[in-house]
Amino acid sequence: MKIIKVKNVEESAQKALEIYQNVLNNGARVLGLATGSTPIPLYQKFADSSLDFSNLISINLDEYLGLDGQDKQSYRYFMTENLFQYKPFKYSYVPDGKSGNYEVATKNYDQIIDDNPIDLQLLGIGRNGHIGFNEPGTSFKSTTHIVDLTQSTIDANARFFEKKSDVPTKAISMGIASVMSAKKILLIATGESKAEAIAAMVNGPVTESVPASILQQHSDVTIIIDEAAASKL
Ligand SMILES: O=P(O)(O)OC[C@H]1O[C@](O)(CO)[C@@H](O)[C@@H]1O
Repeated sequence: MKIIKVKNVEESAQKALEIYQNVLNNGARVLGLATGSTPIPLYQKFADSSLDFSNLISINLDEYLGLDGQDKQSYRYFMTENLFQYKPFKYSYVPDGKSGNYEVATKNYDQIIDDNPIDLQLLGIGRNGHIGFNEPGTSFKSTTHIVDLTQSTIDANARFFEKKSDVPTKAISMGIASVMSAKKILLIATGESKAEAIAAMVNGPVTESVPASILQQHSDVTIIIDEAAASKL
Protein backbone atom coordinates (compact mmCIF):
# COMPACT_ATOMS: atom_id res chain seq x y z
CA MET A 1 0.00 0.00 0.00
CA LYS A 2 1.27 3.43 -0.85
CA ILE A 3 0.20 5.88 1.87
CA ILE A 4 0.07 9.60 1.15
CA LYS A 5 -0.43 11.70 4.26
CA VAL A 6 -1.84 15.17 3.74
CA LYS A 7 -2.73 18.03 6.07
CA ASN A 8 -6.41 18.38 5.36
CA VAL A 9 -9.38 17.67 3.10
CA GLU A 10 -8.37 20.27 0.51
CA GLU A 11 -4.96 18.68 0.10
CA SER A 12 -6.47 15.20 -0.09
CA ALA A 13 -8.64 16.26 -3.02
CA GLN A 14 -5.71 17.98 -4.76
CA LYS A 15 -3.50 14.87 -4.47
CA ALA A 16 -6.32 12.67 -5.71
CA LEU A 17 -6.91 14.97 -8.68
CA GLU A 18 -3.24 14.63 -9.63
CA ILE A 19 -3.55 10.84 -9.55
CA TYR A 20 -6.55 11.03 -11.91
CA GLN A 21 -4.72 13.37 -14.26
CA ASN A 22 -1.91 10.85 -14.38
CA VAL A 23 -4.02 7.73 -15.00
CA LEU A 24 -6.12 9.50 -17.61
CA ASN A 25 -2.97 10.64 -19.41
CA ASN A 26 -1.95 7.00 -19.39
CA GLY A 27 -5.08 5.84 -21.16
CA ALA A 28 -7.53 4.84 -18.40
CA ARG A 29 -11.04 4.49 -19.80
CA VAL A 30 -13.11 2.98 -16.96
CA LEU A 31 -13.39 4.75 -13.60
CA GLY A 32 -14.95 3.06 -10.58
CA LEU A 33 -16.66 5.79 -8.55
CA ALA A 34 -17.89 6.12 -4.97
CA THR A 35 -20.46 8.11 -3.03
CA GLY A 36 -20.44 9.45 0.54
CA SER A 37 -19.09 12.79 1.76
CA THR A 38 -15.43 11.89 1.28
CA PRO A 39 -15.22 12.15 -2.54
CA ILE A 40 -17.25 15.38 -2.82
CA PRO A 41 -14.20 17.73 -2.68
CA LEU A 42 -12.54 15.63 -5.39
CA TYR A 43 -15.69 15.75 -7.55
CA GLN A 44 -15.66 19.55 -7.15
CA LYS A 45 -12.08 19.57 -8.39
CA PHE A 46 -13.09 17.40 -11.35
CA ALA A 47 -15.91 19.82 -12.14
CA ASP A 48 -13.53 22.80 -12.06
CA SER A 49 -10.84 21.05 -14.08
CA SER A 50 -10.31 20.68 -17.79
CA LEU A 51 -10.59 16.89 -17.53
CA ASP A 52 -12.88 15.41 -20.14
CA PHE A 53 -14.80 12.24 -19.22
CA SER A 54 -17.04 12.18 -22.27
CA ASN A 55 -15.26 9.18 -23.79
CA LEU A 56 -15.00 7.28 -20.51
CA ILE A 57 -17.18 4.83 -18.64
CA SER A 58 -17.97 5.11 -14.95
CA ILE A 59 -19.12 2.29 -12.70
CA ASN A 60 -20.42 3.12 -9.23
CA LEU A 61 -20.00 0.91 -6.21
CA ASP A 62 -23.46 0.78 -4.75
CA GLU A 63 -27.06 1.93 -4.47
CA TYR A 64 -29.78 1.81 -1.84
CA LEU A 65 -32.46 -0.77 -2.39
CA GLY A 66 -35.90 0.65 -3.05
CA LEU A 67 -34.75 4.04 -4.33
CA ASP A 68 -34.82 4.89 -8.01
CA GLY A 69 -32.44 7.35 -9.67
CA GLN A 70 -34.92 10.26 -9.35
CA ASP A 71 -35.01 9.91 -5.57
CA LYS A 72 -32.91 12.64 -3.97
CA GLN A 73 -31.39 10.17 -1.51
CA SER A 74 -30.36 7.71 -4.19
CA TYR A 75 -26.72 7.35 -5.11
CA ARG A 76 -27.58 7.85 -8.81
CA TYR A 77 -29.01 11.24 -7.88
CA PHE A 78 -25.95 12.00 -5.74
CA MET A 79 -23.66 11.27 -8.67
CA THR A 80 -25.69 13.44 -11.06
CA GLU A 81 -25.75 16.33 -8.58
CA ASN A 82 -22.08 16.15 -7.61
CA LEU A 83 -20.39 15.08 -10.81
CA PHE A 84 -22.29 13.90 -13.88
CA GLN A 85 -24.11 17.19 -14.49
CA TYR A 86 -20.73 18.92 -14.75
CA LYS A 87 -18.67 16.12 -16.27
CA PRO A 88 -20.79 13.66 -18.20
CA PHE A 89 -19.34 10.27 -19.03
CA LYS A 90 -20.03 8.35 -22.23
CA TYR A 91 -21.92 5.91 -20.02
CA SER A 92 -22.38 5.84 -16.25
CA TYR A 93 -23.44 2.66 -14.52
CA VAL A 94 -24.97 2.67 -11.03
CA PRO A 95 -26.56 -0.52 -9.60
CA ASP A 96 -30.33 -0.66 -10.10
CA GLY A 97 -31.93 -0.11 -6.68
CA LYS A 98 -35.42 -0.59 -8.04
CA SER A 99 -35.07 -3.80 -9.98
CA GLY A 100 -37.97 -6.20 -9.65
CA ASN A 101 -35.48 -9.05 -9.89
CA TYR A 102 -32.33 -8.66 -7.87
CA GLU A 103 -30.79 -11.89 -9.07
CA VAL A 104 -30.83 -10.49 -12.60
CA ALA A 105 -29.73 -7.02 -11.45
CA THR A 106 -26.68 -8.36 -9.59
CA LYS A 107 -25.68 -10.67 -12.47
CA ASN A 108 -26.06 -7.83 -14.96
CA TYR A 109 -23.83 -5.62 -12.88
CA ASP A 110 -21.12 -8.30 -12.68
CA GLN A 111 -21.31 -8.60 -16.47
CA ILE A 112 -20.87 -4.83 -16.82
CA ILE A 113 -17.74 -5.01 -14.63
CA ASP A 114 -16.40 -8.00 -16.61
CA ASP A 115 -17.01 -6.19 -19.90
CA ASN A 116 -15.43 -2.96 -18.66
CA PRO A 117 -12.46 -3.78 -16.42
CA ILE A 118 -11.99 -0.92 -13.98
CA ASP A 119 -8.76 1.02 -14.42
CA LEU A 120 -9.02 2.99 -11.19
CA GLN A 121 -11.48 2.28 -8.39
CA LEU A 122 -12.15 5.11 -5.95
CA LEU A 123 -13.09 4.10 -2.39
CA GLY A 124 -14.10 5.74 0.84
CA ILE A 125 -14.15 3.71 4.03
CA GLY A 126 -16.89 3.20 6.60
CA ARG A 127 -16.20 3.65 10.31
CA ASN A 128 -16.45 -0.12 10.66
CA GLY A 129 -14.01 -0.70 7.79
CA HIS A 130 -16.59 -1.29 5.08
CA ILE A 131 -15.81 -0.59 1.44
CA GLY A 132 -18.65 -0.01 -0.97
CA PHE A 133 -21.51 -1.34 1.12
CA ASN A 134 -19.58 -4.50 1.99
CA GLU A 135 -20.12 -4.73 5.70
CA PRO A 136 -17.91 -6.67 8.15
CA GLY A 137 -18.33 -10.39 7.57
CA THR A 138 -18.80 -10.08 3.79
CA SER A 139 -16.90 -12.77 1.92
CA PHE A 140 -13.73 -11.62 0.20
CA LYS A 141 -14.98 -13.68 -2.77
CA SER A 142 -18.22 -11.69 -3.10
CA THR A 143 -19.32 -10.17 -6.38
CA THR A 144 -22.32 -7.85 -6.75
CA HIS A 145 -24.86 -8.72 -4.06
CA ILE A 146 -27.68 -7.53 -1.85
CA VAL A 147 -26.58 -6.27 1.55
CA ASP A 148 -28.26 -5.84 4.93
CA LEU A 149 -26.79 -2.61 6.24
CA THR A 150 -25.45 -2.65 9.79
CA GLN A 151 -26.86 -0.31 12.41
CA SER A 152 -23.56 1.60 12.46
CA THR A 153 -23.84 2.33 8.72
CA ILE A 154 -27.53 3.23 8.99
CA ASP A 155 -26.71 5.62 11.86
CA ALA A 156 -23.78 7.16 9.95
CA ASN A 157 -25.90 7.73 6.84
CA ALA A 158 -28.93 9.06 8.73
CA ARG A 159 -27.43 12.55 8.39
CA PHE A 160 -28.51 12.58 4.74
CA PHE A 161 -32.17 11.77 5.53
CA GLU A 162 -34.95 13.70 7.26
CA LYS A 163 -35.72 10.87 9.67
CA LYS A 164 -33.64 7.88 10.68
CA SER A 165 -36.61 5.67 9.76
CA ASP A 166 -36.24 6.88 6.13
CA VAL A 167 -32.75 5.35 5.79
CA PRO A 168 -32.97 2.19 3.68
CA THR A 169 -31.81 -0.94 5.48
CA LYS A 170 -30.63 -2.76 2.37
CA ALA A 171 -28.40 -1.93 -0.58
CA ILE A 172 -27.02 -3.47 -3.74
CA SER A 173 -23.24 -3.34 -3.78
CA MET A 174 -20.34 -4.36 -5.90
CA GLY A 175 -18.62 -7.19 -4.01
CA ILE A 176 -15.15 -7.30 -2.56
CA ALA A 177 -13.82 -9.52 -5.37
CA SER A 178 -15.21 -7.00 -7.88
CA VAL A 179 -13.42 -4.14 -6.10
CA MET A 180 -10.20 -6.17 -5.98
CA SER A 181 -10.41 -6.81 -9.74
CA ALA A 182 -9.70 -3.12 -10.44
CA LYS A 183 -6.24 -2.49 -11.84
CA LYS A 184 -5.61 0.37 -9.41
CA ILE A 185 -7.40 1.41 -6.24
CA LEU A 186 -7.43 4.82 -4.57
CA LEU A 187 -8.91 5.07 -1.08
CA ILE A 188 -9.44 8.46 0.54
CA ALA A 189 -10.18 8.90 4.24
CA THR A 190 -10.44 12.15 6.13
CA GLY A 191 -11.43 12.93 9.69
CA GLU A 192 -10.95 11.41 13.12
CA SER A 193 -13.98 9.12 12.76
CA LYS A 194 -12.01 7.07 10.20
CA ALA A 195 -8.81 6.74 12.26
CA GLU A 196 -9.63 3.37 13.80
CA ALA A 197 -10.75 1.85 10.50
CA ILE A 198 -7.59 3.11 8.80
CA ALA A 199 -5.35 1.61 11.50
CA ALA A 200 -7.13 -1.75 11.22
CA MET A 201 -6.97 -1.66 7.42
CA VAL A 202 -3.25 -0.85 7.28
CA ASN A 203 -1.80 -2.63 10.32
CA GLY A 204 -4.38 -5.21 11.32
CA PRO A 205 -4.74 -8.79 10.12
CA VAL A 206 -6.42 -9.42 6.77
CA THR A 207 -9.84 -10.48 7.97
CA GLU A 208 -13.40 -10.41 6.72
CA SER A 209 -14.28 -8.58 9.96
CA VAL A 210 -12.51 -5.56 8.44
CA PRO A 211 -13.45 -5.61 4.75
CA ALA A 212 -10.89 -2.92 3.80
CA SER A 213 -8.04 -5.07 5.19
CA ILE A 214 -8.12 -7.12 1.95
CA LEU A 215 -6.57 -4.11 0.22
CA GLN A 216 -3.24 -5.18 1.78
CA GLN A 217 -3.28 -7.95 -0.84
CA HIS A 218 -3.87 -5.74 -3.89
CA SER A 219 -0.76 -4.89 -5.86
CA ASP A 220 -1.58 -1.25 -6.65
CA VAL A 221 -3.37 0.58 -3.84
CA THR A 222 -2.87 4.21 -2.87
CA ILE A 223 -4.35 5.60 0.34
CA ILE A 224 -4.72 9.34 0.83
CA ILE A 225 -5.33 10.24 4.48
CA ASP A 226 -5.39 13.49 6.36
CA GLU A 227 -3.74 13.96 9.75
CA ALA A 228 -6.91 13.10 11.67
CA ALA A 229 -7.54 9.85 9.79
CA ALA A 230 -3.86 8.94 10.22
CA SER A 231 -3.89 9.62 13.97
CA LYS A 232 -4.07 5.96 15.06
CA LEU A 233 -1.46 4.59 12.67
O1 LIG B 1 -17.46 9.21 2.93
P1 LIG B 1 -18.42 8.89 4.00
O2 LIG B 1 -19.69 9.70 3.91
O3 LIG B 1 -17.82 8.95 5.36
O4 LIG B 1 -18.87 7.40 3.78
C1 LIG B 1 -17.98 6.34 3.91
C2 LIG B 1 -18.49 5.14 3.20
O5 LIG B 1 -19.83 4.92 3.49
C3 LIG B 1 -20.58 4.75 2.31
O6 LIG B 1 -21.16 5.97 1.97
C4 LIG B 1 -21.61 3.72 2.51
O7 LIG B 1 -22.11 3.83 3.78
C5 LIG B 1 -19.56 4.34 1.31
O8 LIG B 1 -20.03 4.46 0.03
C6 LIG B 1 -18.43 5.22 1.71
O9 LIG B 1 -17.25 4.80 1.22
